[in-house]
Amino acid sequence: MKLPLLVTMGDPAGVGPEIVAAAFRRGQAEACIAVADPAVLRRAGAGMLAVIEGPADLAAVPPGCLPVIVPPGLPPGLAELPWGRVDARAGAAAAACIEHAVRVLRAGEAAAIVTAPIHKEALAAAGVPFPGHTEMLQALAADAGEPPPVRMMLANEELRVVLVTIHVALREAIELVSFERVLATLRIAHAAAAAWGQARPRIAVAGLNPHAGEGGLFGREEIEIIAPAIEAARAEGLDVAGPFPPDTVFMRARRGAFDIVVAMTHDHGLIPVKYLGVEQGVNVTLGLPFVRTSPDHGTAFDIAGQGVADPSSLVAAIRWARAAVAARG
Ligand SMILES: NC(=O)c1ccc[n+]([C@@H]2O[C@H](COP(=O)([O-])OP(=O)(O)OC[C@H]3O[C@@H](n4cnc5c(N)ncnc54)[C@H](O)[C@@H]3O)[C@@H](O)[C@H]2O)c1
Ligand SMILES: N[C@H](C(=O)O)[C@H](O)COP(=O)(O)O
Repeated sequence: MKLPLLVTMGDPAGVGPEIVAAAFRRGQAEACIAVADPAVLRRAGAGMLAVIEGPADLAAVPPGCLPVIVPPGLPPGLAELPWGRVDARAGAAAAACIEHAVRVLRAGEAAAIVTAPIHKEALAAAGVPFPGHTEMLQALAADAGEPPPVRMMLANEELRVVLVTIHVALREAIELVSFERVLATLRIAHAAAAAWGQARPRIAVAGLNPHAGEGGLFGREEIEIIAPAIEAARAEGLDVAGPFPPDTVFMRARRGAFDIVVAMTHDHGLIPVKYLGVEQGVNVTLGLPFVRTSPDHGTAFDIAGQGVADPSSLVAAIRWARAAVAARG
């Protein structure tokens, strides 16, 4: 039996519930189950819902109904929260959906998780000790042992970008750029490409400093940290080049010179991807023992509740998750 995908609703005050509802309404979320508060989905424009206990009940869901699993511990009154505002109850609800989805997935009842956007301030207000999905899923995947090394990738039709550091202040991110972290990122990026059929992807590494340090004139991280990590990856047989100036390497990748760009910080890597438009971008967590994808946009509080949010990136994330599950066999 083909296992379903679990789609978490995200922050109830953001566009997450409405893009989930829209994807189902348009028939673009086949064999998916929402993990959500039904009242939140109704307010977001969902049609008929079928609340089920778990994926085993999916076969009994009438055609045209959106199947929903309701996680335990949802705060009451979520559908009355104002749109577009940070609220601890919304953060707690978003976290409860993610935790429950992982529980169901790890019980072997689902194939992958697709997460609608959460608001990081709401998550923090709820006391959740993780900045975003990536860190939370990493912790949930740890079981009793060490958390697996994971990396964030954002991908669209033209670029695939993997990040060395993510949700920390820029000063801290610079401190976190180490030989080990860069090398681990290269190994994770290399291994991930098997999911889209590339056994030996051409990986470009963007530097940290302007012009990749300009031979040490504008910083020495390229010479002392990044180039040695590239050398070590090459010695392992990986096809890695760089460090290249961060302001031009994405243009070269987009023209086809590389399959993946590794970037040192969140904004070095994500600005080029998001500048191309949030419609087709997908956020993929690499290194997890399961498949997790997400749209490349956030909660869009400025338009939440207006019914104008574009579900395309969520649909692309669903498509990516299916392909990744199929590639894992
Ligand atoms: N996957 C995730 O959970 C995820 C991803 C990115 C950002 N975030 C979080 O979301 C919150 C808000 O982030 P932000 O304001 O920087 O970025 P955002 O992506 O929410 O919004 C940026 C702009 O893009 C527009 N936009 C976003 N999604 C859209 C859609 N589906 N259709 C039409 N327009 C859309 C918004 O209206 C806004 O003008 C932050 O807390 C951030 O950390 C979460
Ligand atoms: N850094 C991501 C982005 O800008 O698209 C976003 O914050 C989502 O992160 P998580 O997948 O860890 O929630």
